[in-house]
Amino acid sequence: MSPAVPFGSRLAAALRAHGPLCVGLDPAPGTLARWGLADDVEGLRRFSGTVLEALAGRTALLKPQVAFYERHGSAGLAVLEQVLADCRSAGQLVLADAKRGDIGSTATGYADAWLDPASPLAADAVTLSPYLGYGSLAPVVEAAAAHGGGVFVLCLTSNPEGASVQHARPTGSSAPSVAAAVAAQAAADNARLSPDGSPGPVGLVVGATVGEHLEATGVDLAAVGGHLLLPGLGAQGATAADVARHLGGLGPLLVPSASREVLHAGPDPAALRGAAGRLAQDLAAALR
Ligand SMILES: O=C(O)c1cc(=O)[nH]c(=O)n1[C@@H]1O[C@H](COP(=O)(O)O)[C@@H](O)[C@H]1O
Repeated sequence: MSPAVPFGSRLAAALRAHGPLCVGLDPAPGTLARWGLADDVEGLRRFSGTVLEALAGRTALLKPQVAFYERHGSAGLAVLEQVLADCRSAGQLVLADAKRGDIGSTATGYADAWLDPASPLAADAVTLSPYLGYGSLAPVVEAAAAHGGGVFVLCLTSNPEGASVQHARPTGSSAPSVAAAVAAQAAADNARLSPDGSPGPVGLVVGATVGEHLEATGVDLAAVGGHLLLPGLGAQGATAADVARHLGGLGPLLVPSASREVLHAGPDPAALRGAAGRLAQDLAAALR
């Protein structure tokens, strides 16, 4: 599909075609060791090639974790550039999990790096942290909209430490939680950038693990008007049933995400493909 088609529509089509699953490429030292690979650039290259052989063109979204490429320096980032280019050639949507965020002028640099189609690191979408203020992300949001790309902004993360910031209510108990304020600003951007009501370029990250805490934060996920990336399946304890129980009403906008849960089936490409396919089917059945 042409990149002129907005990211939200491209992701919606990919979710319909392949099922509701994002698979993370997380070449952590432990996963490389399980696959019998060295924790070096050649290990990184073989890991990435195997995951793409198994899943590219068959998965709604792939999400390389930038940290595990960056830790190998410029040679690791060169492998990431190849992953992103291979995804583009395979027509595979790819989300760079870089969790960027900085003052506006620097945010423009991140927008150029991750979302300008001319960049060697161009991806379809990038993860962002809003904790310098949601408004500081504006250059990246605008670049996403201009290039037919997307962003996923951290809202309620899957790690237990996240609650101390994200659940906080800045000026007394009647003020919205920090996470609710982030979600409301994302909703306003999507309403502006996607006035026809199709999923906008601003998605949110909501841990599949948040469960019953969601209600207490006052986050209105139904109003966001963009996709919701739900990491935390499998290794962090969340199940397809948890996603259905707490978030099921948001059906087509949900993008549950797993890394180790799928990767630990490797390195055989057929086994990886089987694990991802079963998880996508379980999620589709739970969300039906
Ligand atoms: O943005 C993310 O993807 C993310 C947000 C979050 O709240 N929690 C979270 O685990 N992640 C990422 O999702 C992946 C989770 O990996 P697994 O626990 O192996 O599925 C890692 O790359 C995390 O950085």
